Amino acid sequence: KELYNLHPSAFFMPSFVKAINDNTEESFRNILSEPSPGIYTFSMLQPSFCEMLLDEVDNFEKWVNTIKFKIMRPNTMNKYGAVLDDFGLEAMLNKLMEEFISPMARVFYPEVGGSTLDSHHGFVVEYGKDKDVELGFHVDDSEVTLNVCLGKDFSGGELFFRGVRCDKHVNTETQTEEIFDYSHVPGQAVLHRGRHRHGALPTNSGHRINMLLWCRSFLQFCPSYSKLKVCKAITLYDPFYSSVFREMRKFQKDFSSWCGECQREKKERQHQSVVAAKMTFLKGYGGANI
Ligand SMILES: O=C(O)CCC(=O)C(=O)O
Ligand SMILES: [Fe+2]
Repeated sequence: KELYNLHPSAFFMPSFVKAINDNTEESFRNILSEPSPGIYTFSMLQPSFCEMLLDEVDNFEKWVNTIKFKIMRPNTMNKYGAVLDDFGLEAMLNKLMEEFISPMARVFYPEVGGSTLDSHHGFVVEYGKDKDVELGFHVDDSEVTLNVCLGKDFSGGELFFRGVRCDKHVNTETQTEEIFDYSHVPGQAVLHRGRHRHGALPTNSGHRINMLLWCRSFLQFCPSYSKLKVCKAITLYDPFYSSVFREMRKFQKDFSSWCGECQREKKERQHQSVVAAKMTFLKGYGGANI
């Protein structure tokens, strides 16, 4: 039962709790590494919390198997794992998002809705010989994703990142500087934009379980609505996959503040206009080599 109420000192590493309490960009940067732009890693969970959550997932799966209950799998790509919100952890995970992830998302991802996270999808994914082995290349149904390894012993299973993309550019090629592979370590968290393209390489041996919190922004651009009204409106037209934030994004054309390909196209346009200006200038001098 200790899992169902958030106890920061029992769940988290003291360094993480302190950074969040101090609540400054500097305090976050003190505990984070940014091994590739927009990907942050930090030591987050106490080993005893990881064990407790793994035990509870085990209990849940045994119970589901005993009563032959059909459960929703975490997403369209994972066949194994469970939705934590569905077995009573929704309130705890909401607090985790609001009090611990939002402060960082506000600082690091304001341009993708990081300052207005208001809902989540929390789940565990499981990999191993008799489970899912790998996870294909994808973007998440989230604005910001927290991915924490809970254990156990495993080899392989690296998380591979290949650049951030908007809807229009999601299938464009990867630039060399966007390639980054991360090896999971139990207790260690990875924070990234939902639009950061990624996947998981095969877990070669052992058993790997990760906890994921897809943090979403449903309400941005609708400050005059009450939360309840907007939630109802969203529920009526699409219960799971739509957000006001993402609907509004459809009317925008340039995402160069975060999409790698929009950035590349913008640079190319700027380069072309400099070249054109040079040509006009040179023509003025009759083509002289100046
Ligand atoms: O296995 C992992 O660490 C990645 C999981 C993931 O990207 C997801 O479930 O969206
Ligand atoms: Fe993912």
